[in-house]
Amino acid sequence: MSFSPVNFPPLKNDLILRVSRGEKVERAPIWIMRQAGRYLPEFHTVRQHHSFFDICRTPELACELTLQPIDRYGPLLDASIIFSDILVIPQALGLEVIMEPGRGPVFPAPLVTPDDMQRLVKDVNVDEALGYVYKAITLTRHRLDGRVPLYGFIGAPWTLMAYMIEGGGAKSLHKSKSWLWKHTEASHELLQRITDVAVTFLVGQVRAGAQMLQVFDSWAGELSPHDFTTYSLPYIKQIAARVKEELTAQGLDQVPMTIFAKGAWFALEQLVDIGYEVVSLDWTIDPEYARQVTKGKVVLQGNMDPSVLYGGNDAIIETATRMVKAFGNSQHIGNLGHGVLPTVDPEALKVYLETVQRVSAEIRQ
Ligand SMILES: Cc1c2[nH]c(c1CCC(=O)O)Cc1[nH]c(c(CCC(=O)O)c1C)Cc1[nH]c(c(CCC(=O)O)c1C)Cc1[nH]c(c(C)c1CCC(=O)O)C2
Repeated sequence: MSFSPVNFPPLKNDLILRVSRGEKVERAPIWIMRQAGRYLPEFHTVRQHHSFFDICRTPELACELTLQPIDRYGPLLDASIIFSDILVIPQALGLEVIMEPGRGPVFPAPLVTPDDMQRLVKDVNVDEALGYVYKAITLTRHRLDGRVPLYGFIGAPWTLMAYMIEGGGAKSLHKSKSWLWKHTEASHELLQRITDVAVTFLVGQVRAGAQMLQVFDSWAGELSPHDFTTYSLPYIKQIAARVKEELTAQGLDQVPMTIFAKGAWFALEQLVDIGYEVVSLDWTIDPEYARQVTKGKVVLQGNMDPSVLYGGNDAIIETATRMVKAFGNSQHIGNLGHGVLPTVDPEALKVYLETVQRVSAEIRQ
């Protein structure tokens, strides 16, 4: 069955959109990074029969997995995020990526020297190469039936550059970082090429039905403050500005944009001024400190340590309560400080969701 990105069912829960616009709301909305994934038994049932990237490329399956946590947790989740991966952009740029069980993503032929950039597709037809994500988004908007809004997302240029050079997850990023100093010009060229694809892709996701956007700079904290300011910040700033311009140019409504620069606590003051409505925090940042630094200029998202979900219900309730109180009745979107881990008990996550919703409502009364 194919659907068009028109006549979407009316939204029944717009809490997260209201808080992102800066409105006062009755409680903190909550969603979880990696909420569709390996901690859910229903995910494994589907995954048994299909490779990871086949699922991403099959709108029916991507839609099914996106809906799994929404079906399971019902009103305890206030947003959905399309099932896909940040590494679809390197694939669109012509690099092969495979998902190896137990190892994660692997690039059989990563970029080694700047000469390897000749292997990248020159003028990527983004809408064609990644049209399968758009189809999954459109289908999911219909199947969600307005229960919650749907996020689209990308990986930030620095994080994707690092994956493309390291060839997958790595203990230290010395290969990709060495480019920054040895091949400075080529690094900027690569970051710009990723940025150009990212802008078109995000706008396409909105055209297809995405109602919010998140940029994952998962490896931001691997850079020194100086290098983050030089090699990440200008590009994530450019993405926010150009997406907004392009949405207007195409007659599309603006959508709230979130930046998650994991580990970049040192850049918090800069992150509030680069065009994102929401700044997502990892657990190493104290919410009260974040409120002081960001001065109410953005909505804050996060940020419990995902490992607390292994600590038993008492620890989850206590930690989540402390966190919600520390964010106060300011603009807050509940989430974890990073993705939910693959071996977490889905019931433990439920306790977290319940606690954030309950306590955030109590402190707003
Ligand atoms: C760095 C990163 C990746 N992918 C992503 C990031 C940014 C967030 C972060 O920092 O964690 C983003 C991502 N990956 C996935 C989603 C789907 C939507 C959601 O959040 O539920 C999202 C938003 C599914 C996935 N992406 C992946 C899986 C597991 C794949 C499998 O079944 O083998 C899922 C459900 C695989 C993946 N993809 C990636 C890694 C490192 C891995 C393997 C290790 C891991 O899972 O933590 C790259």
